[in-house]
Amino acid sequence: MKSSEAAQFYFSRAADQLGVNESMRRRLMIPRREIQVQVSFETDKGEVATYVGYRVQHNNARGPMKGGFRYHPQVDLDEIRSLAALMTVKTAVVNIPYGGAKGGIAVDPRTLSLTEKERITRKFIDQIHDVIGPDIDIPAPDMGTDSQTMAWIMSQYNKYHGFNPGVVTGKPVEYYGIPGREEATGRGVGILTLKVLGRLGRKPQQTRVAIQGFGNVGSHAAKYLADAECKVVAISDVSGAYYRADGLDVLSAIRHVNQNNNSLAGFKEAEKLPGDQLLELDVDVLIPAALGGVIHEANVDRVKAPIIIEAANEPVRPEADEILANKGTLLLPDILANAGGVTVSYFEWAQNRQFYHWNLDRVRQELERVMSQAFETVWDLSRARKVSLRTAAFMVGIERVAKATALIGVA
Ligand SMILES: NC(=O)C1=CN([C@@H]2O[C@H](COP(=O)(O)OP(=O)(O)OC[C@H]3O[C@@H](n4cnc5c(N)ncnc54)[C@H](OP(=O)(O)O)[C@@H]3O)[C@@H](O)[C@H]2O)C=CC1
Ligand SMILES: O=C(O)CCC(=O)C(=O)O
Repeated sequence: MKSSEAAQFYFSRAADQLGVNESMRRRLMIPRREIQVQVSFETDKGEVATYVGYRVQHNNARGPMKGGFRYHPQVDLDEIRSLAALMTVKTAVVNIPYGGAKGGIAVDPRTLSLTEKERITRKFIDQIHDVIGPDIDIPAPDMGTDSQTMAWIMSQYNKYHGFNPGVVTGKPVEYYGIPGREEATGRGVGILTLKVLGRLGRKPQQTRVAIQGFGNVGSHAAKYLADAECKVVAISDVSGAYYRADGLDVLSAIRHVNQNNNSLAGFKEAEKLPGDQLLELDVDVLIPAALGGVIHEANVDRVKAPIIIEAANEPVRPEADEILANKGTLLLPDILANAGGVTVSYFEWAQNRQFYHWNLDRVRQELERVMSQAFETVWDLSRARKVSLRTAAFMVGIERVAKATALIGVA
């Protein structure tokens, strides 16, 4: 199953439960616009490098389209299409006034110097500035991009359209960003992990957690859960997995990464395991927080964790999702688990447009409120309708988007 077929599969399953008619299904599934552009820039050596950039604008029935930019060599139109559709449902699940979009460039950011990353980003915005905007489509960080990338996007967009901080979120706090956006996705993952543990009557102190990916999302989720006294026993990045049975010192791992070119390589306070083994550890909670599709038909039988929190987008293939459901694994889906990032993006955007300001405590409080409300709604529906949390989350999201779409009509 291709990436976009996976999103369609979950969508159809929820649409069946809701009784959505065929005509509405087509309106909700077919993206409004798909953009593919050539992105050429001058390298530090004075050569011309050329890459492909994408932006898929999936749906705007509930508001401007919203979603991150990903820089990764595996980016392609199919993946971006699927991630854009997920954004439409995600923003509806947490009930913020947005539609969904996603974009990216098929480039390995680790091969770019900082100045090359700036040039490729500005060239990308040159190509798409006329189809994004604070009322149209608002990018944000995703894999391989960060607050610095968002600052370049705002600056480049402003060259064409004048001062407009609301065109992009996830900006540096010193440049129209909001305190708490950087940690928001990982923090939201942490908040909901504790909620799941609470519902299952498990104590954080007796919970062993493994987290794949130690970038923005993985590291902040690890910190939040360690602060809540969970035992984070394994973390990983492309250099491999790092395991310590009695719990890792997460702050020490973060310090190591900060001082070591963003890599866990050489982290000595843990036993090193081959990267893939992390997914198969005998832990209570598994949090994939890196790439999509990492739990699939070939490895799902070896996944032992009874609870999976999808911090990454689409980390579980639909074939594996079915197998996990049959063996009773509790899976909190991406469109709910990692919605903390876009939620705080919404706070940032609203404040950019109205020139007011929340402090970190207020941002955290509002994030917790929005995430908790969405969690309760999805959890209760899942119990009431005897469907998985993924199907329940899709049902909540699709119902809201379908209502808005019906109200708009076809004028
Ligand atoms: N940033 C955000 O706000 C949001 C992100 N997400 C999703 O969360 C996931 C992670 O995003 P984010 O943290 O921003 O990305 P980052 O680029 O900050 O971090 C990605 C992390 O994954 C690691 N990684 C990459 N490939 C592998 C692999 N094969 N095995 C183990 N680790 C690997 C990277 O390692 P290395 O550094 O060594 O390359 C890095 O530690 C993505 O799926 C993204 O779509 C979802 C919602 C919002
Ligand atoms: O913060 C945002 O607007 C988007 C975050 C994102 O791309 C995601 O949730 O997958």
